[in-house]
Amino acid sequence: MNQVTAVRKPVEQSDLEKIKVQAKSISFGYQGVNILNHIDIDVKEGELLVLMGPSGCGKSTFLRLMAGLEQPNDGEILVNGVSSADLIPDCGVVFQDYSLFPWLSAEENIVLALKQKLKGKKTKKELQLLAADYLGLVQLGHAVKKYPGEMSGGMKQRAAIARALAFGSDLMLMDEPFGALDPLTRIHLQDLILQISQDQNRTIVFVTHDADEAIYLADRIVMFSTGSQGAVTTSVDVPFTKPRNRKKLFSSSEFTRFREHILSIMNQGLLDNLEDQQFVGSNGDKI
Ligand SMILES: Nc1ncnc2c1ncn2[C@@H]1O[C@H](COP(=O)(O)OP(=O)(O)OP(=O)(O)O)[C@@H](O)[C@H]1O
Repeated sequence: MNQVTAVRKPVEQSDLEKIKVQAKSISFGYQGVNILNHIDIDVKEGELLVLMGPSGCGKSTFLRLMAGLEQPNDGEILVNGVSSADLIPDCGVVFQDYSLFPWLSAEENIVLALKQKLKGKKTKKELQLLAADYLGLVQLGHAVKKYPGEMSGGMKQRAAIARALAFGSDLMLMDEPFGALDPLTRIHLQDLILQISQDQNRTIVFVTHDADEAIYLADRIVMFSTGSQGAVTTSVDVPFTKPRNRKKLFSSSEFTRFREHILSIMNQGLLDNLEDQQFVGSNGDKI
């Protein structure tokens, strides 16, 4: 067992009952325009929660609020029972565009994150060993000295995941992390996320537009839809036990039915929204 897996305990059933993040009646808007309207979402410890919804409905905004980068206009977000207004939550973040420092090697990118987190408690050599350990965990042990410009999209995203693992405590926020990757790389990285979620006590909130990806990864899916006063949400438990076998799952009739169920909820939200828009005149008044 390497150092990284050794410091993490496996997810136990009792862990799933603890609440990691509690978003209580969150409302938020930019320049007076409501984006989120009294959103309540709890994320359990060790849960893999997927957020879905049409473009622009506020999924990324919600992640920014969870990360403490924005504060809600109303309501509060508690991470480990502490308000994000009082303490910036300790979390790792992965975006679609990798966001690695291009002038640093994979190892140096991770060392930088570890330095910020451990604040001088380790020597340079110890940090490098730990960084190599995290890179090994995402199957990048052979590429520790490579710079982002020398890596494929999939490799860069693996390095970004390693950095989030190194930097965050046990909460990972992932905003469409595989959106720019080819289908095969995407499949490998989905399996990596499931492995990380299963082997370590990480709570993951993952945004995607892809229903198959959502169902394959999630314990629960929260769908955002745009209402007249801002986004509202619907939460659906994914009824398939883990670990999941991709081939068996995707070829089962239960999967097809569940996928249709998810898409019908999404489409209903879109139709409701279109209907609302039909009754708004060109001057913005309801007609
Ligand atoms: N910094 C900002 N200033 C003003 N408006 C913003 C800002 N960031 C986002 N918005 C607006 O807030 C709304 C929600 O954006 P957000 O990025 O959260 O949506 P999303 O659901 O994540 O979309 P996508 O799926 O396309 O990433 C959009 O209308 C967007 O234009």
